[in-house]
Amino acid sequence: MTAIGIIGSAGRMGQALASVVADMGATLAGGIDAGGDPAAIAAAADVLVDFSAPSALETTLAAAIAAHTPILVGTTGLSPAHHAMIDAAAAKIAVLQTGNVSLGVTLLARLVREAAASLGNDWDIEIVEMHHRHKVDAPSGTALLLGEAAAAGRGVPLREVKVEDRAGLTGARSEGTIGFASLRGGSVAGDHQVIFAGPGERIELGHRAEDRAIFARGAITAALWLADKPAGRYQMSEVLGL
Ligand SMILES: NC(=O)C1=CN([C@@H]2O[C@H](COP(=O)(O)OP(=O)(O)OC[C@H]3O[C@@H](n4cnc5c(N)ncnc54)[C@H](OP(=O)(O)O)[C@@H]3O)[C@@H](O)[C@H]2O)C=CC1
Ligand SMILES: O=C(O)C1=N[C@H](C(=O)O)C[C@H](O)C1
Repeated sequence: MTAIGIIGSAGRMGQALASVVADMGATLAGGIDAGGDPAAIAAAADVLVDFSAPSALETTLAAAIAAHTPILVGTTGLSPAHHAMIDAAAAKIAVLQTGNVSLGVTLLARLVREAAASLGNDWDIEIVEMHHRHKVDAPSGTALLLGEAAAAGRGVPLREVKVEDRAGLTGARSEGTIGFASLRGGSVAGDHQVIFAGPGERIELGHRAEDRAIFARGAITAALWLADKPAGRYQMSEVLGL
């Protein structure tokens, strides 16, 4: 059986992961939190699953490379420098990084890309997300993933068109931009809505996570898929055949 090592094991996602591992035909190699030994868990596991904090990424990837252990990176709030680290790691081991491991969001991203490719720049794209009061990063990893899908549909890099901060006298909306709005409160597991606002009509595509268990099951499905893969950077759409 595939042994899963959890980075961030005492956190909300770490606990959700631990509760589904056995039901999904895997075993738990163990887990670490801040101050833990990533080298030991990387050596003990067949595959690592990281739902922790961006500050953990560099040492976690170094340990995964040293042990030649594939890794799923689910942590969000990553910077361009973190993505460069992931690209470098993927030259040596199998890595799957995603802002959302659910089936629903993986399919939603495809639909968003298709919609953006079909609609002209006179359809304004806005992405709204809501999460629980404990979330520390914004926009969410999922919102950025959906923004990347929309930008890809339009054939432009997201970094050139994204607008994350509107306040005060912003001026009118610039055509072709993709806006983000983040709400925080209560215990919301994760709601995302992509709005295509056109002249006289709107299309809204969305997803609501009702329970963190969907992320836990998606993560273990991805980890089991990743465990025997050669070096490379993989995507959830490949895991799910979407
Ligand atoms: N991709 C996806 O589908 C999903 C992604 N996420 C993302 O997963 C991450 C974790 O979310 P959540 O579980 O709610 O957060 P929590 O804050 O509940 O848990 C984070 C855990 O990571 C641990 N941690 C912090 N630093 C390190 C470190 N250097 N090494 C190892 N462990 C460390 C913390 O330990 P300590 O308390 O000791 O600091 C804590 O136990 C977030 O980035 C979130 O956005 C969440 C759900 C789905
Ligand atoms: O922090 C969370 O809880 C979640 N984080 C991910 C994100 O940033 O999109 C995925 C999910 O929405 C829950």
